[in-house]
Amino acid sequence: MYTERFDDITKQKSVSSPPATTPKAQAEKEARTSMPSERAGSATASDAAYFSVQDLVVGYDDTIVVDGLSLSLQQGEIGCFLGYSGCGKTTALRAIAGLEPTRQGVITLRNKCLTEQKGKRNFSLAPAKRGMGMVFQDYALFGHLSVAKNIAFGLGRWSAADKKARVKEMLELVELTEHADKRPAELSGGQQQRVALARALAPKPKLLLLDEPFSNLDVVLRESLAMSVRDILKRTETTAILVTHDQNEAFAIADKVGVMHEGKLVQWASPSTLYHEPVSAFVAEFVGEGALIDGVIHEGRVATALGDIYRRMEVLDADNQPQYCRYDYPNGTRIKVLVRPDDIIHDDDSTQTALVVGRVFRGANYLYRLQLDDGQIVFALVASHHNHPIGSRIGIVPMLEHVVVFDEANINATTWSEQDKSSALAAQKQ
Ligand SMILES: Nc1ncnc2c1ncn2[C@@H]1O[C@H](COP(=O)(O)OP(=O)(O)OP(=O)(O)O)[C@@H](O)[C@H]1O
Repeated sequence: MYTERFDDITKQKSVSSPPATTPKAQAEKEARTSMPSERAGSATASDAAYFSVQDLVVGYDDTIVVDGLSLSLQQGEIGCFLGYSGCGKTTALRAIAGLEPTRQGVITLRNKCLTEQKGKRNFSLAPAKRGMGMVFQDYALFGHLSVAKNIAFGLGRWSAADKKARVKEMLELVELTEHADKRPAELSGGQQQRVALARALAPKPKLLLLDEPFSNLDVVLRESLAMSVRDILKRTETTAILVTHDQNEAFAIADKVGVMHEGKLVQWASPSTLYHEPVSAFVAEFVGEGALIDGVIHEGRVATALGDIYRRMEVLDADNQPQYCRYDYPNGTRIKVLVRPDDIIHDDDSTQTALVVGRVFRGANYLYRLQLDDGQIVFALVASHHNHPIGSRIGIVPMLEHVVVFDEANINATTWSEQDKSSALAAQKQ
């Protein structure tokens, strides 16, 4: 496992600074220096969380389906469970709602304990008393009721005047005022989804749960609807958890995304942190595009087909230049390096080239599939006015200063981190 040797910092800087690069790549590099704080953003649980789940275990018969799930959300944050089919996302959501019995764990919402199965404590609050709202995959609207009456459904104890005002407010929020008297069947899928959202939000739930709310909609519509749902949740300061297997949807809507794999929450972090600082090779491959290429440790840096990778620290020196330290693995350790498409810059002036073996048109960009001289594949996003056919060679400049490397034996990630920053600052002060 990795441990940093901070006493090496000054010495390392002088012996292992990366070589100079092309002017174009240098400009890219400067533009990227604004990224560190976001990349290193922490997404760990907070003591003062509005909503928290600790060590939740849920199973059916002999099978554990949710295994030790822990997470937290601040008030108004939107969380999301993302993962392949069958990994336990819906079961986790239903357990939070109180619809599935739990075998272990503690769930709290606004400092109130909803579930506690810990030692001899065995307590579970009934679903209806949890103050949660739910939007289901099929919306579960009442077909015989109008849109307005569907929205009013959960407001049983409200006075008639309050109910009327709240329904009006919700109709405006989801932009369906003119459809108030229609039946759900007279609406489009996206409009029905907004009715379901308005109905769930009307009673002002403490936590809103959404189970694959966009799965019945056209793929093209999903991302824009996810953004508009995010906007509605943010305007109403609603804390919410969503389940999806679509990462574009997760990234469009959520503040925190939890990647689930075989019942475990592998990483719970902001979309940006998941993309740039995946904790394992599984998350790296699951989230976003990119390739894991081979590397081997040599004197604290990683030798790869793209060149040597120097471990960059999060602080700049007094001259605003980056500082470097060692990857602290023994010489010869085999490493996997995550190379994202934005880590490879296309530059016709570069002497380093790669063979175009595939490409996908993305409007503003092409995603190029490039073969390196040793046969390994990487990807690059290149502005679409650079039209390089398959079979041609293009100049590339690898910008590998922010990459994550994985120790092949442990498949754990080593990145540049907050720890580097604080220790380097301390070293600077000395
Ligand atoms: N009521 C049940 N009884 C027994 N097993 C169940 C039950 N519900 C779900 N499972 C199993 O639990 C596992 C997790 O199911 P779950 O629905 O939570 O997954 P998911 O990640 O939401 O999948 P999907 O994206 O396909 O909805 C699956 O293997 C599933 O077959």
